[in-house]
Amino acid sequence: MRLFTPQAMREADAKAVGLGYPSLLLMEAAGRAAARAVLERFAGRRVAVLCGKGNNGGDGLAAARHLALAGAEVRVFTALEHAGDALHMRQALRAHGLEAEPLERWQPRPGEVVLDALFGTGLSRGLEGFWAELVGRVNAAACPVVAIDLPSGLPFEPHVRATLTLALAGLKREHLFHPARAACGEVLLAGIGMPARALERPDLPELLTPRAMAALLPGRPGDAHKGSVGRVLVAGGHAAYTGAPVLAALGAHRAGAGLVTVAYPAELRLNLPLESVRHPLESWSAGALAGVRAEAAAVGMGAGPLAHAAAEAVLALRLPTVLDADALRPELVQAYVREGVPAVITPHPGEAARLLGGEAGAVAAEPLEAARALAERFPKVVVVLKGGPTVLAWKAGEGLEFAVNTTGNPAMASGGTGDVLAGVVAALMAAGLPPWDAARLGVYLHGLSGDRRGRVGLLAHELADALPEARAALERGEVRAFWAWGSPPGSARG
Ligand SMILES: NC(=O)C1=CN([C@@H]2O[C@H](COP(=O)(O)OP(=O)(O)OC[C@H]3O[C@@H](n4cnc5c(N)ncnc54)[C@H](OP(=O)(O)O)[C@@H]3O)[C@@H](O)[C@H]2O)[C@@H](O)CC1
Ligand SMILES: Nc1ncnc2c1ncn2[C@@H]1O[C@H](COP(=O)(O)OP(=O)(O)O)[C@@H](O)[C@H]1O
Ligand SMILES: [K+]
Repeated sequence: MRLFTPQAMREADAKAVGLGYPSLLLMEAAGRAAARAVLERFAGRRVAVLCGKGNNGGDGLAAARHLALAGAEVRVFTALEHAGDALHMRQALRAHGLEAEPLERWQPRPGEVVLDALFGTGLSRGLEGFWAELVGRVNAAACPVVAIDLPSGLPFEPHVRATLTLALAGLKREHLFHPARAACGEVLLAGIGMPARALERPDLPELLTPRAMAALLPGRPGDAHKGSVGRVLVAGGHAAYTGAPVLAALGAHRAGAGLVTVAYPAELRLNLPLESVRHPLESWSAGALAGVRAEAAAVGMGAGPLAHAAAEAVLALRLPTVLDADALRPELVQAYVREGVPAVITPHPGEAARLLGGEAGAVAAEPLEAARALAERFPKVVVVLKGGPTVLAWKAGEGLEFAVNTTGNPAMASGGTGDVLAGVVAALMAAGLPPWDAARLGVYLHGLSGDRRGRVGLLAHELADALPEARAALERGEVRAFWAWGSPPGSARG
């Protein structure tokens, strides 16, 4: 499943028509789905449908007919200059005896639900004049708003602030990335019967779905032993940050590592899990890690000024490695590129800005672009740009792989959750997953744990402790994507 832009969705629409699929069928399905969403969520409420002049308005006109057929009390307000499919929908509405009023006449009524069908993916510029004023009135009305496809006005200001947005045919960037995401409210996806071929776009970012991620889970054979399911080396810690390597170790244990060895400066007192193997060392000199048995490593957590030496000592082991926190320095990542040792980097926007030589705010505003820039700067290194949502990128050869995570929530914005992630990804690499798979699955599981425990006040170690249950739920096919609607868990949509 891919993450679309409005432009890419318009192309898919055109491709479906090119394949001979009648566009009127798509609009009819969109209208029916919107009516169903309103009826399910706001049963018994009166509805005002606000229809614009393009196809989004046509969806609204179709929805109004289905709402009326289902017995809802509907008022329809519409722009007048329809053509093509939208005009057919207006005629169909009239054939059922429903007359639309001009948009200018709409006044909110208490308790009424507003169905926003003003603008969708066709917006070429920000709304002004009458349209901007109308959006302002929608937002000021004390009514729940269901937006068809996109809250009208996005991605520009002003825009409708919706209670629920019904994404048509596929999710678009606005449905996931802030600040637009906040205007969408709850997001549900309606399939609308678009031919799968029309949606094939390997150039667009992959959306991490429960089904695709469950397929990556490493198996645990009956004859597994602690040396066969992945051993992890965690390397980090210095005086001020004794918790970070502990949380990474916990993440690795909870993600299924058979053994976790933690290497740290000997003068530190680490409150490690009883199950971790301690490897205190006098210095991060060459050879300090000799004898450590591991299939993957995570380095940098809490390492402070010692990160350089720690990362170089780990690099000498030539293990697939997660570089996190203080190890996220351009020269260290370059050393992995130069040596051809598989690496995953897990920067938050501040660390990404340090790697790119830019500003954290600019990274956070354009995470897809920032992840792309990092992947191009560090070829073959898997980039995990953390945030809400986390973006992954990887330049394997000529092409660029891109993925966007769909789990996680703001409760995870608390110290130490990133350290847990580093341990999780390392454990999955130690279990044999290639770095790109380990990073995608690790990020997904980490966010899923956060969603299952996701209350403000969540502590990083609690997030780690929730990992086994999250994993088991994913394995049992019980996890639904946030946009899944009326489909059983594990079905194609979820
Ligand atoms: N995905 C799919 O496959 C399917 C998509 N479908 C639906 O189609 C929707 C896209 O429809 P769409 O292309 O007709 O665009 P839409 O958003 O209705 O607006 C276009 C109108 O707005 C106008 N306009 C633009 N900017 C403006 C501004 N600033 N201020 C004022 N006006 C402005 C523009 O006029 P123009 O710029 O040309 O002057 C034009 O008249 C999509 O979101 C989904 O709901 C389904 O029906 C079926 C399958
Ligand atoms: N608003 C949010 N939505 C989803 N995930 C979030 C959000 N804020 C933070 N996270 C997740 O929490 C983790 C925070 O990591 P990081 O910033 O490195 O914290 P720390 O350095 O304290 O461990 C990342 O995995 C990030 O994706
Ligand atoms: K809309």
